[in-house]
Amino acid sequence: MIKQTIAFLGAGSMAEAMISGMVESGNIPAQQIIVTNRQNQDRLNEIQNKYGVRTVLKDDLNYSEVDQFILAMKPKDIDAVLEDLKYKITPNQVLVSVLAGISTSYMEERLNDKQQVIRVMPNTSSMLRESATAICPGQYTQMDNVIVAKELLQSIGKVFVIDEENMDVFTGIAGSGPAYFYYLMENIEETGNAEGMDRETLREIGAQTLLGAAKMMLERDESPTELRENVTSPNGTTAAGLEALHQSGGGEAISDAIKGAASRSKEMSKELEGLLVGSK
Ligand SMILES: NC(=O)C1=CN([C@@H]2O[C@H](COP(=O)(O)OP(=O)(O)OC[C@H]3O[C@@H](n4cnc5c(N)ncnc54)[C@H](O)[C@@H]3O)[C@@H](O)[C@H]2O)C=CC1
Ligand SMILES: O=C(O)[C@@H]1CCC=N1
Repeated sequence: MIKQTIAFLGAGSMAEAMISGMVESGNIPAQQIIVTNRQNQDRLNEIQNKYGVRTVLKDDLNYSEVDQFILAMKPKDIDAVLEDLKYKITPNQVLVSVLAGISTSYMEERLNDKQQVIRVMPNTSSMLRESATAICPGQYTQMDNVIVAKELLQSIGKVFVIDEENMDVFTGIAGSGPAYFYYLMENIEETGNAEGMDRETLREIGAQTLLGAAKMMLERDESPTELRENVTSPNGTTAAGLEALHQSGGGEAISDAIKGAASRSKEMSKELEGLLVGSK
């Protein structure tokens, strides 16, 4: 059971997905989770009623009782938040950021000397405790705090400790990834519906097909290539489907999506530093 007190700064969709998973896991008592935002009291009431966590507007937060702050606002708000936190926190406290594109050094440079920070990239499947989450600590972060953060994040799915240089591509794969699969599902639904099937059934069929494939990947010791080949009979339907996918640039499209998201992640902190034109 996690003994530290956690405060979310930001109560949007990512924060809610994490809060839901954490509370559901039972690994941390709901009363040890404090959720804040700047001014939307209705949103805080909603979160408190749903999950039984404590909520407070950020200006009323007792900063000294918090062990780990989870930064969950939009990247554009990071400078104001760090400037504010600098005067309110001590080196014993840890900042865990889920913000896309914001590096540990970006945060360290704007905080007090040797502040402990951790960069994390979860995804919205945290809601059901099925996130694929990356974690990379800053240079001053104590190992015992990394372990607690990891334990906390394990309550919302699988955790991968990775080098920071891979954080952008991880974001392109797993942080943004759920959206690619939802997009795929939207197109499955559209196509099946145009052929006369009803959308509700199609949604279930698409999801079950994706779930089955994901489970095969996780539970069988076979590569995606082997699994794909097992579906593909010579001159059969799958071969025809894959050929059409190939002709339409399917593989390239997936690769471009990941590269596009990763490159946007890289760009974001540069934008904030004013190194790119048309920033913020
Ligand atoms: N939505 C997603 O799938 C994922 C989002 N992220 C990251 O999570 C962060 C939040 O994303 P969303 O939840 O989608 O955004 P959102 O716009 O839904 O939520 C942002 C929240 O931050 C609050 N906020 C802004 N400034 C604040 C401050 N100074 N103190 C306290 N609260 C403050 C806002 O009131 C709002 O509640 C982003 O930085 C994003 O990069 C990371 C992984 C996945
Ligand atoms: O779209 C975004 O910027 C955020 C980060 C990863 C997923 N959503």
